[in-house]
Amino acid sequence: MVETPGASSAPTEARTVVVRVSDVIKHFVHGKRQLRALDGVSFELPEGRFLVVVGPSGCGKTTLLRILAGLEQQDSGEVWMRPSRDGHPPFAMVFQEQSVFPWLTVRDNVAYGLKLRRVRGRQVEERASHWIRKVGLSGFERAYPHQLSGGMKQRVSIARAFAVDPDVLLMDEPFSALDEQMRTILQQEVSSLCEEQQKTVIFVTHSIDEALTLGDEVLVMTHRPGRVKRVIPVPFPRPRDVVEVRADPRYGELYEEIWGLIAEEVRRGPQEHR
Ligand SMILES: Nc1ncnc2c1ncn2[C@@H]1O[C@H](COP(=O)(O)OP(=O)(O)OP(=O)(O)O)[C@@H](O)[C@H]1O
Repeated sequence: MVETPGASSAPTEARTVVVRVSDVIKHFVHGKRQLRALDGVSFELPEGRFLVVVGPSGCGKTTLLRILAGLEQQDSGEVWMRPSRDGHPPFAMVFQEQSVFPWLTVRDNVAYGLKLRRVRGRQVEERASHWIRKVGLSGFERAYPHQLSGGMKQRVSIARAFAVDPDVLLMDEPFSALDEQMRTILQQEVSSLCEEQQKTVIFVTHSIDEALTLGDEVLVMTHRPGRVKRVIPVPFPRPRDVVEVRADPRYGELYEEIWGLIAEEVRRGPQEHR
């Protein structure tokens, strides 16, 4: 279970915690005003767990992910991630779109993170080729991003993230720019890869469908300033078929529950002081 003050009371499994977020507060300055974006966000994530974060637009989902990635600094509170064994950052990030380098080929994009981590020549080749194959891009090694479809570009980003073998994957709406067919295909692929590779994932999305399809837990945030409103366990077993789970009667019930929580926040609107 993700441990939060708003979480359900299901028993905690004895798994190693790999991410801990404690009472994180973050403000942004807008002109003369200070806007509180995050207001005391806390949770713990055990190894191998897939957490999906949803909430009203502007509630701080991306800010939370950027703080986890060290791209943004919180004003107070703590973020801890279990250090990796090799001393490199323990996470990799996949963004919404355009996160591949247009001047690099597919192969060089996938190899990029490996080179940053000083992986040696032959191993770079092997690992890049392995992940290019895994995401179905064999034959496109020498193609440039402008020669690829949106779905193929996201496959490159996914391969680049998996290639460095991070313990934690941070994913910020990675499929939101794709059409529904491609989104479903990539959801299935990412779900299977994360199951196979035992990754711990924090995944931000606007889509309740996507949250229920992929997550072990769905963390619903309040409207701004973002707090943890509720954490909802997703009961569907793994390995998971992302189309089959939608036919489960519990799917509709969970959808309604999450939608109700988000709608309540949208109706309430942003609240600076609560
Ligand atoms: N660099 C920044 N400078 C100023 N304000 C910012 C900055 N980044 C985010 N904000 C503000 O912080 C709040 C949270 O933004 P954030 O992008 O994290 O929300 P979000 O939940 O990811 O939104 P969406 O669902 O629309 O993508 C918003 O009100 C936004 O305007």
